Amino acid sequence: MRLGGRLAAAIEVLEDIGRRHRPVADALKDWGLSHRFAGGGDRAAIGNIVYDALRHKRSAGWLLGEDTPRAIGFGALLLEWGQTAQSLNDALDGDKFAPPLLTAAELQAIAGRRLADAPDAVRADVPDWCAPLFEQAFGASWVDEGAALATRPPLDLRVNTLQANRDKVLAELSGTGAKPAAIAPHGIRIPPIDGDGRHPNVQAEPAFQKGWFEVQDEGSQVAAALAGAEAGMQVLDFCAGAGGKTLALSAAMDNRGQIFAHDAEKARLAPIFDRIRRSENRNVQVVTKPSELAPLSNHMDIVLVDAPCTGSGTWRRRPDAKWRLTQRQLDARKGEQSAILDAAKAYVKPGGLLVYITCSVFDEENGEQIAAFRERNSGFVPVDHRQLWDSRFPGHDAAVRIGAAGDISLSPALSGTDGFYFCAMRRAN
Ligand SMILES: C[S@@+](CC[C@H](N)C(=O)[O-])C[C@H]1O[C@@H](n2cnc3c(N)ncnc32)[C@H](O)[C@@H]1O
Repeated sequence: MRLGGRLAAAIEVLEDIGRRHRPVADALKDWGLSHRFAGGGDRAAIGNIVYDALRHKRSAGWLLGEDTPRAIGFGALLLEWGQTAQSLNDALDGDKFAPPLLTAAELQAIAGRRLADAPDAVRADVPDWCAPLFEQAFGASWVDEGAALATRPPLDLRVNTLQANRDKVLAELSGTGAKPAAIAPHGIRIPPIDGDGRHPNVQAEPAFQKGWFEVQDEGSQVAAALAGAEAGMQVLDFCAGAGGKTLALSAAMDNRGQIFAHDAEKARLAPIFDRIRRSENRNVQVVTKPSELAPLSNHMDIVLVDAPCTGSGTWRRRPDAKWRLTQRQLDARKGEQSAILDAAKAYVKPGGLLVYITCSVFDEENGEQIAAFRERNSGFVPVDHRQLWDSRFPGHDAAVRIGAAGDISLSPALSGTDGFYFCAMRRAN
């Protein structure tokens, strides 16, 4: 397929997503099933246009003066693919599978608009109702942070130190563009792809099958490392999900001590069993029944709450979620977060740590949530996060925001990671 056919297909998928409110991955998969002639390269390129259009929905639409699937499809190619209106029309001209060429009105809109003149929320590529939340979180740099959340993400890996080291994995992945990550000591980064490229399928690598590494955003690796799990500790991962943090904690503990991996949803935990086997984590016990948590009360050195959240810090990877999110959902997540914190605190031993993590950038889910918890629980006091950061990641001050009240935030523009929030509170005796 040439660019025109790929763009037409991407517009079709974007229409499907809009019409049927479908997750982007499902819409792309369906398109692939009903167009079996399309090769892997075509599918990757179509997926890239769709994801770029969703990441840049507002800015791409603004360039063409409307936010139709056609406008954001063309706009994505202008913003992310280095195309100009002229080069696009030249590439599409005479291609019978291409969408109609840019019209005179569209060409005029593109020629007359500069993104720098667009309203702030358009440049930040966020819904209007989220703009105040971004401003609250980032102050003067909120537009830059929003825009950074609209860029293509890198592919980050965490080396499993139980089985390998970074040099060994980098050698296995030579030729993929893999490099040591900037902050996480066991992290590897494959930079964002350009144009119609695609990231290597690292999960097909023998090194992955042997458990030498996991796919994990660098921000998630940093948050897990900040929790400070050490060999011999008793740790409860209260919202373990598929186990991303559990596995990182287990490696940090060198398989010694015990991690209890719990989640309210059994189905979410399901992938953890395979991952534990592959990574040779031997100190993880999966706890599905809440009643099995009772003996852990007051006994845990660390209780990790990787809370359900809006996921606003991960919009680079899940851009459709950005446009689906509602105030009502944000309020629902906030209610869950405070209930989970109140339930999880019971397992922390005196002197132990309650660690709260989200992959959201919204203060309402982060600092405000912790402030409200502390109002209800004066016996939990944030540790010195400046000291914690310096001890774990010396020399990386510029990559983090450390709040006055005691917490740590990572974000794409500042840290080059997904957005993450971290707060560790020590339980008084
Ligand atoms: C951010 S995800 C966890 C991601 C996981 N820790 C990782 O690193 O891959 C949040 C998880 O919280 C779980 N959850 C939601 N409500 C819960 C509750 N009341 N108790 C325990 N887990 C809950 C969800 O099922 C979801 O898997």
